[in-house]
Amino acid sequence: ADTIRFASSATYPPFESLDADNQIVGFDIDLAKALCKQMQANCTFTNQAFDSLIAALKFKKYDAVISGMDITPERSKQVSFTQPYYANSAIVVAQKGKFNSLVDLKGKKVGMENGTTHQKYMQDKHPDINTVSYDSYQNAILELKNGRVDGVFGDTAVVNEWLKNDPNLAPVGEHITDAQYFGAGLGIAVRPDNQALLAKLNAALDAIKADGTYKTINDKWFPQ
Ligand SMILES: NC(=[NH2+])NCCC[C@H](N)C(=O)O
Repeated sequence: ADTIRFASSATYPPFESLDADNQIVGFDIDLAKALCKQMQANCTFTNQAFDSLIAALKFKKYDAVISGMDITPERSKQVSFTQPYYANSAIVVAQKGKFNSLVDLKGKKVGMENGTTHQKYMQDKHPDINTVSYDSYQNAILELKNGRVDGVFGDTAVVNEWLKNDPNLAPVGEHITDAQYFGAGLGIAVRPDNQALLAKLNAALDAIKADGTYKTINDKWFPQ
């Protein structure tokens, strides 16, 4: 059987994180495993910093990236994405009661992981907010708790996880779905010259959506 080497930045529960035994777990990982089963392929998973995932893919260190990655026009110049496997949106989180909307964050510091659509969106659309980039979302959240940044900007499903774990945090303003940055959904990235793998992944996604496997995985990680 083929071996497909997946890379992921395991800093982003419920999409991917390291468990107590240092194993990569999460929605993306269960999804990739189901796709591999469907394709009758062996899969490996490696944890790597988010901002170097695309470069490592291009360098052929891995065959595919699954990492809560938004399908964007800019990234699509470098990689080929599968059909979307999750509909995404983004939101800012801050200490409860401090800010009502993004307007209130003018001149304040908002943290995020380097290389993300959140970083790009803030810099492009809200240049009056100071973006502070971290090597991981875990560190961004720590700095919010320490009071060294005023907010953190991330994907809604991940922000919901932080909110669950810390009653002192609250969302700021509306969900952001700007298609240029977040609205196209999450995709699995492969090298553009690997159309064979892309076709297999898309067919496997169709199959696991049709047979209920996708729903089972979705309900496990995103309980209603
Ligand atoms: N595994 C991670 N740390 N993922 C961060 C993803 C953030 C955002 N959805 C993006 O595509 O840029």
